Amino acid sequence: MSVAMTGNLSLLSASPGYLKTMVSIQVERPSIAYTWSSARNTAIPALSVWSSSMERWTLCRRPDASRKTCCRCSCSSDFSAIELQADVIGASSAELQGAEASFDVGSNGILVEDYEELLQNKAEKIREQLNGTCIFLIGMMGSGKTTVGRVLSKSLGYYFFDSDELVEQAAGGTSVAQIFEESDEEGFRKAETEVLRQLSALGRLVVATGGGAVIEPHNWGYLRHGIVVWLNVPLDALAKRVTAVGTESRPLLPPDAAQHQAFAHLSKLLEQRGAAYGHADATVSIQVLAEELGIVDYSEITPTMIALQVLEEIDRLLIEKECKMPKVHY
Ligand SMILES: Nc1ncnc2c1ncn2[C@@H]1O[C@H](COP(=O)(O)OP(=O)(O)O)[C@@H](O)[C@H]1O
Ligand SMILES: O=C(O)C1=C[C@@H](OP(=O)(O)O)[C@@H](O)[C@H](O)C1
Repeated sequence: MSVAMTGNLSLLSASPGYLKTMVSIQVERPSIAYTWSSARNTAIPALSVWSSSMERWTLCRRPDASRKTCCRCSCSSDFSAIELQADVIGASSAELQGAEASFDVGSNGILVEDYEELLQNKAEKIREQLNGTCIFLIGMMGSGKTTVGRVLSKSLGYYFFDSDELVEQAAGGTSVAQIFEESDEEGFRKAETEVLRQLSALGRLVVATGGGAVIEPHNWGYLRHGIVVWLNVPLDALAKRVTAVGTESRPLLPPDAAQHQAFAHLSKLLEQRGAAYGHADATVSIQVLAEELGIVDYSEITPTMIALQVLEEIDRLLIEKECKMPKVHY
């Protein structure tokens, strides 16, 4: 099923700009996507979109200063009327005249193209300000550092490196699991530190670090050459992912582990590492993102959506810490 509707928003008050529209949509899947654009190409300082589903108003997405925004909201039954309200703050009534909203209900409720477009727009917006500063992704094994890192690097025109892969290359093609066997964890950690040391001297990189890189205090000296972002994924989702591909390649988990076994091991590791992950410059929490987007099943949150969230967090950091950013030219 795919239904697309376009509705004109009516301007109800002038200052601050306040837009309200009502749309009744029949949805087979409980989700809708909402796109808003300003007719006059006006940069909107803040926009929040609210949805009502059976009297309950929820913020669909955090306010976004971009000209176009996209959000998802969910409703509780298969056939619902949803009221959408956009609060636009800081724009004059003249700027808001002719603003348009469109509502799309796709078969899976996600407008993949929209997230890709939003990712590209965000990457373009912050590329210059980033000035070649590297991005280091940290997080538990299976949190998507490699998968999200590739998407992120492509959007920014950065190089991508997976530190595990570089450790393997430095060991002449020996796998991480074999290195753990032959040189124990200490040998692996030394090689990992050396890889991070070398990467920290470069620019324009997105680096997927190994899940345990954060436990070596020394490594933070290298990570701090760039922006460190923690991909915080709930343990049950992690256990599901790592057991789906098999745990043989992950030496800190028992081989051929069942989901509940992987969960128990990951839970212990997180207890030891949680505080270290918390030292990141920014965090992208899949749980928070899911709540904001009204998504129940984490597997519906695509790497592109997560990469966009990473850039949004970095954008926030750049705005907050503009003066403190490393001024390195590459
Ligand atoms: N957003 C996502 N949704 C569902 N599966 C994902 C997502 N991101 C990664 N995965 C899957 O989880 C597994 C681990 O991802 P990976 O990127 O290798 O994590 P890491 O580098 O943090 O260990 C892979 O099989 C990958 O396909
Ligand atoms: O959590 C850890 O200590 C490890 C995570 C792995 O990397 P990924 O996080 O990329 O799976 C790899 O470095 C090694 O198996 C140790």
